[in-house]
Amino acid sequence: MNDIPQDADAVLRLAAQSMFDVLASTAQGAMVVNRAHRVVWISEGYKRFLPALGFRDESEFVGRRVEEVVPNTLMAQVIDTGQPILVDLLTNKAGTFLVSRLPLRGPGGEVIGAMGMVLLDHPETTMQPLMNKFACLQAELDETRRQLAAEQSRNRRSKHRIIDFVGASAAAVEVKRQARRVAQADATVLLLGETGTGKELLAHAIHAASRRAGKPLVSVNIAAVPETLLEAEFFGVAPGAYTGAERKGRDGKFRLADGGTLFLDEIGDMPPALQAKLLRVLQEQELEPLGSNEVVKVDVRVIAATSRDLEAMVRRGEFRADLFYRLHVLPIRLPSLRERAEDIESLVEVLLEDIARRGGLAPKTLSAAALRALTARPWPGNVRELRNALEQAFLMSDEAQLEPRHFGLRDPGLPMPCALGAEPPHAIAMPGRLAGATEATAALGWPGSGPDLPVLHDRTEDAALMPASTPATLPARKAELERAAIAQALHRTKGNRMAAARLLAISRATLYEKLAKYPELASG
Ligand SMILES: Nc1ncnc2c1ncn2[C@@H]1O[C@H](COP(=O)(O)OP(=O)(O)OP(=O)(O)O)[C@@H](O)[C@H]1O
Repeated sequence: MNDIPQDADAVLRLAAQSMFDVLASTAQGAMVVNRAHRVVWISEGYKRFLPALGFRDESEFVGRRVEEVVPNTLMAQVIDTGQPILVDLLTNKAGTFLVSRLPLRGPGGEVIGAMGMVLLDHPETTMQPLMNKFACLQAELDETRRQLAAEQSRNRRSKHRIIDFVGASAAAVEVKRQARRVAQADATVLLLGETGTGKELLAHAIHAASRRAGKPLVSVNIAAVPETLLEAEFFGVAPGAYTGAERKGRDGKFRLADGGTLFLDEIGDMPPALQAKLLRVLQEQELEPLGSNEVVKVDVRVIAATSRDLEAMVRRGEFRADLFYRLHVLPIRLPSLRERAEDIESLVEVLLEDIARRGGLAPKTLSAAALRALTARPWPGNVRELRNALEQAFLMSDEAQLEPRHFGLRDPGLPMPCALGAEPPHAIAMPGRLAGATEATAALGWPGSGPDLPVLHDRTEDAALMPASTPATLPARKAELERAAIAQALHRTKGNRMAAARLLAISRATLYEKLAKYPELASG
């Protein structure tokens, strides 16, 4: 009784020493590792685990880095963080063990190494309920991981082949010829073309026709990822670089695409700081995950795409010239739908079939008048806009044949209604169309609304978005029309600017520029 010290610090020290002695003597085995993660000592008891770990004797084991000789150990983590792991289950080729890991500190409190103890070497017999629970959780985790991996590999398969690029016009045939040619090479491909011209479709098709077809195709839409997350998204995060969800680290898209193809959509939206890093990966085929100073080799073919004028961006200093030339090795320009209006008929046929199949609906056809009306449109949103228009018309009509009125259009083969003494074009009943758009676009000889906004059904929504009095001058009218189209796109996408930009067939950067002109919309 008298031997127990009176002051609290001394009591604690005594308790720690006793606990250490008890643990060390009752443990099945113990080891000490220094700050450089090297094993410096093992207890007599520990020696019996050596054969199961693949070592004949102590001399082969002591002196080696602990992570090399004990698979799945967390001793290095304890040394690096200074935090103990009092109780843990360690499973490796030698079996499952109940273990404890404590940091060892020097006189100044600095971590000088760690002690690891095997408390129980057959916990499955002595701690059955806990082990059963652990085994169940482990099995569930393994199954979830398996499902996730299967899902990811399904998603990473190519969705399209070159024959899926519909079109027999000279321009479409040339695109397919170039796609087949670049599929045989391994250099970077740059797909250039307006929004909705099929750049993503073609990227999938090129991958599917290349020698990398059996490997993953991984896509990143640069405009859709917040700038602060892009670097981690591309290059990954090293374990321990962050706390929380990223603690274990994660692979970046380059790593996930290893052996396969990385599709970089909207490359023109790449922030300048990342452009330099991307250039390095393209040149060296190696990268450094965030928070790591190790270089990782990757074998990735890049297909980049943009609807922006990259050359003009280079001239304005917004895009690095060296990266541009690196990407521009095998450029393919995708024609707009205006340049290949003769393909509209075959596109309509394929798209209508696809819409019916996906929706489990009865097939519909297009009347000759509707085809004439669709062919006369400029389609600034290209094939995507055409598909949207067909989908809306499909759902709007009960008839098996789609007519111009289902698209809010008139047959361009007919004389203008005003010539027949009927109402002027802007007053033609076009159910659910944007009133101002109809008027302005009719004035321009284009009987449609804004890109990707072919049919609008909510008249109250439209009315709310249009001004009470229409401005008189053409610039003022154009500005009002633009403002209304943006307001409507934001309304429909519930304020999602990326989606709104797509709907409007403009880049995200252009949408931001325009929002600066209409601050009342930006704050909405
Ligand atoms: N030639 C084509 N044949 C068949 N479908 C096409 C063709 N071109 C585009 N599409 C279809 O049009 C839609 C838009 O195509 P895609 O996403 O490939 O365009 P994009 O050029 O990548 O657009 P964005 O620049 O906006 O990302 C998709 O549904 C795609 O399947």
